[in-house]
Order: sequence, then C-alpha cells, then structure tokens
Amino acid sequence: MTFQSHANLNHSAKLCQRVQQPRQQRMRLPAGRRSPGGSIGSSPTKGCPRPETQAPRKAETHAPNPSLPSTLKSTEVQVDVPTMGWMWQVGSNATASGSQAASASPRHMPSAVSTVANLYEDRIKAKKSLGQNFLTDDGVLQDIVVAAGVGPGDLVLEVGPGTGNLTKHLLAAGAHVTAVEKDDTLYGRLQDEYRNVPELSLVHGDALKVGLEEVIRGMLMQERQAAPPCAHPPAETCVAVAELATGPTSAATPDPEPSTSAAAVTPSRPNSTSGSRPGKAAAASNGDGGGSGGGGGGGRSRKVKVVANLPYNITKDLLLLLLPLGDLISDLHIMIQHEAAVRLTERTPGGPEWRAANIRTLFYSRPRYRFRISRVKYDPVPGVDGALVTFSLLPPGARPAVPSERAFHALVVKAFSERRKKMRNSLQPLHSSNQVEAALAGCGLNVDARAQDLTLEQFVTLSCHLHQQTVAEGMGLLRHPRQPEELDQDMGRGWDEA
Ligand SMILES: C[S@@+](CC[C@H](N)C(=O)[O-])C[C@H]1O[C@@H](n2cnc3c(N)ncnc32)[C@H](O)[C@@H]1O
Repeated sequence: MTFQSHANLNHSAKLCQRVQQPRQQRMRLPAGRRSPGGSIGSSPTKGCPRPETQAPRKAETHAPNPSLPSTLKSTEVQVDVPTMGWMWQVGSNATASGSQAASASPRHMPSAVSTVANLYEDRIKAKKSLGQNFLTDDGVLQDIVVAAGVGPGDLVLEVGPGTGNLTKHLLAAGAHVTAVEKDDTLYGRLQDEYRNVPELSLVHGDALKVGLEEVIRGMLMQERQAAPPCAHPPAETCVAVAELATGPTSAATPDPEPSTSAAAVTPSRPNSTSGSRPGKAAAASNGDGGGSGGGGGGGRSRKVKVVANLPYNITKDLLLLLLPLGDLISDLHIMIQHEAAVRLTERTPGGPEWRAANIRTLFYSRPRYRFRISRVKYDPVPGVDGALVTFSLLPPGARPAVPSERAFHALVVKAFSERRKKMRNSLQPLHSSNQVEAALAGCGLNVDARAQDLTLEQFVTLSCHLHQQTVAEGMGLLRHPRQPEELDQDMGRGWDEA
C-alpha cells in the first residue's frame, strides 16, 4: 500500500505538475471540444512517471454502456457546495492562472456521465477483475449520500473511489473523505484531480490488505488533533480517544483478532495550514493516544462512516473486516448486488436463505435494505441490479455476550456447513451429538433442530450451554458424553500421530 500524501509528492511528480495541463480544466470542457491529444499518456506529460498509462488487456475489460454517448450533452450538474469552496474552483490551484480562476464557477461539478466518458476518451477501459462498474447517475449518487446521512465535517471512508463520482458528492456534502483505490490508473487520475483538495486523502492499495483498521484510526487521530473534542457528542457516534492508538480496552471483546496490518496510516494534506485539518499528523503511529494538543485521554471523538460502491467480489471479505469495528465505525453504507442485499438484510430464520452470514451480520450490526439501483445506472452495465444497504454497527458493549466471539462464529459456520443436517450431526466433530442434544434441550430447543431454524439469540444461548458443558467436563463435573468407543478412537488417533 502507498498512502497519497500530497505534501510528499516526489520531485518528478512535482515536475509533472508544472508541465501538465490541469485535469480540472480538461474535465470542464464539453466532450466535443476536447483535444485529441489530451489523454494522460500523451503530449505534454511525456517523460513523467505515471502509473499504468496504457489500456489494460482486452480480456479484462468490460464493454462500455452504449447509452453513454447520447447522454454526454449534459456535462455539468448543479450542486450546493459547502463553504469550503468547490475543488473545481481552478483558482485554488497554485498552478492555475488568475483568469482561469475568474472564469471557473465553484458551484459546478462535472457530471458523473462525463467523468466516465472522459475515461473512455483517454482509452482507459473498465476492468472486470476490479469490478469496475461505475455509477453514472448523479441523482442516485446524491440519494446515496443523503441516505448515508453524510453532513459537513463527517469523516467518511470510501472504498474504491474509481472515477471519483461518489467522492465528489461526499465532498460536496462537506465530508472529510479518505478513499482507498487499488487501480493504479484511476488512483493516478484521482491524485491529479484532487491534489489541491485537503478534504480528500487517497490511499493506494487493496482495501483488504492496507490495514483498514489502522487507516480509520489514523482518520480519527487526525480529526482529534485538528479540533477539540465535541462538547456533547452522541454516545453512539463517539469513540474514546485513548482507544484510538491502542485498540479497544473493553472486556466485551474477549478475543479480538490481532490486526495484520504493518503500520498505522496517518493522512497528511497539502495547503491545509489554515484549514480545519492539519497538514501532518503523526500521533497515530507514535502512539500519542491522548493527542499532544487535545486535552488528554478523557475526550471523545466521532466515529467514521463507510460509504462505498463496492466491487461485488470483495463485499464478503470487506464485511468480515469492517463489521467488528463498531468501536470505530458508526455505520456502513454500501452498494451490493440486489439479491445479496435482500439475503443479507433478512432478520428472521426459517427460510432457505437464512445463513451464517445473517447471524454474523446481526451479531455486529442492524442491517437495512435502503433502495434498489437499476443496472442501467452503471457503466458498463452489469448483469444484475444493485442496492444500497446500511449496516448500523453495534459498539462492542452492545453485542450479544458470548464466551468467545471466534468460537461463536466457528460454531455458526459449522452448523450451517451442512444445512440439511440436524445440528447434532452437523456440529461434529466440534461437539458430540450427545453434547449438542443436551445443550439444545438446555436451551428449550427441539433436539432435532437445524441451523436454519435458530435465531441469533438462540445461537448465543446454545453457544453458552456448549461452553458451560465443555468447562464442566474439563473440571470433571460431568460424565464425558462421548461413547467409550469414540474415546478409544481418539486415543488411538493420538497415538498414531505421535
Ligand atoms: C464498482 S467501482 C465503483 C467506482 C466509483 N466509486 C463509482 O461509484 O462509480 C469499484 C471500484 O473499486 C476499486 N477496487 C476494486 N477492488 C478493490 C480493492 N480490493 N481495494 C480497493 N479498491 C478496489 C475499482 O478499481 C473501482 O474503482
């Protein structure tokens, strides 16, 4: 992963900055007036190091939405821009001339459809392997931002900004956005477009590998350093600042899985000396949890929102990663396949769609299906409709109390692994059939129950009963429920392995 610190642009990149025509200006031109030599990889930029300027291999790319050219006439949309001033205000760019600034309207942003068209004009094709189906409807993008409740000063993590179309709407709502993009080319373009936008930090890398938890901690630490703690923060949207650098101290998460990321990431921004956020913030990596200027560990800071039009192939892994971060994230608002969204927001057991993922989702959050997004709103057009789903994350203390979260989820996954089997069979070899029957009976459940019959609460009770049994057996309080032959087999296995 590389983190885009605009202030840390290397020397050659700075040279590029001087010779390139600012992308902002090119994006404002109507499509018909664009210079054929205006692509990133051509003319004035020759010789400057840029990531991946050639088009990707054909097999990896989607066919563009054929309806796109006909909609290109509308190249701008009117957006209410908060007091920060809009990024397309060319005058804010030190390399832009005064006359350019005067002619640019800060209240306009390029339309989503024209941004995608610009990609194609620059011979950049959407990559299937990265799930690149770009939203091209500013109305939908605006609806997402409104549904996510994004407002001025909110901290938003966006995964897969791609064209920046959703990013623009988030920024227009006044959010401070940190966006993680894996694609080299799109990351490079965003880097160019937003280099003078202190409200956006870009992270280059795979969202599943960059260490998102540390990225989020960095966002919160930076926020903490920039401003004093809010006087009356709503409890559900706050996190104890002392926990930011060190992780949660609550005993409610008995077995937090260790973070795999290498280092905390702390955004730094250009030209932000007088802005609401600092240019540099190193405390996240030096462990200064209290914040040198922020008044000690008693203060509280806000939590982060996650808003993303996700590539469908990373939805599951990203949810596994983010759902347990209810101490840092208030809510996730993500676009996923419509059918998957319906399944994931199911709350009642019994149906064939009731899965381990439902139990896990409800354990960590309150999911809500928000609205369907027609496939024709994307380019290239995917084979399925999308949907916006909101997950309101539960802070660790509000989750169901289980002896071990890891053991609980292992139990649920095992129970659903053979859905047609009764749990006294599917849970073997984690637990013997006798153990499972005893535990089910102890919970007041049918001993023939299958996984799809149980609610989250019933799984929680079952896991507690099984845990108590295991502890009691360990202390010799219960007769071992396994049959003598099974024990003999275990013993034999042990000897063989030795
Ligand atoms: C569905 S597109 C969304 C683009 C844009 N946000 C929009 O709404 O039009 C998904 C984006 O995620 C990026 N992406 C794919 N896999 C990723 C990963 N593992 N980590 C970060 N970004 C990823 C793609 O390059 C692409 O830009």
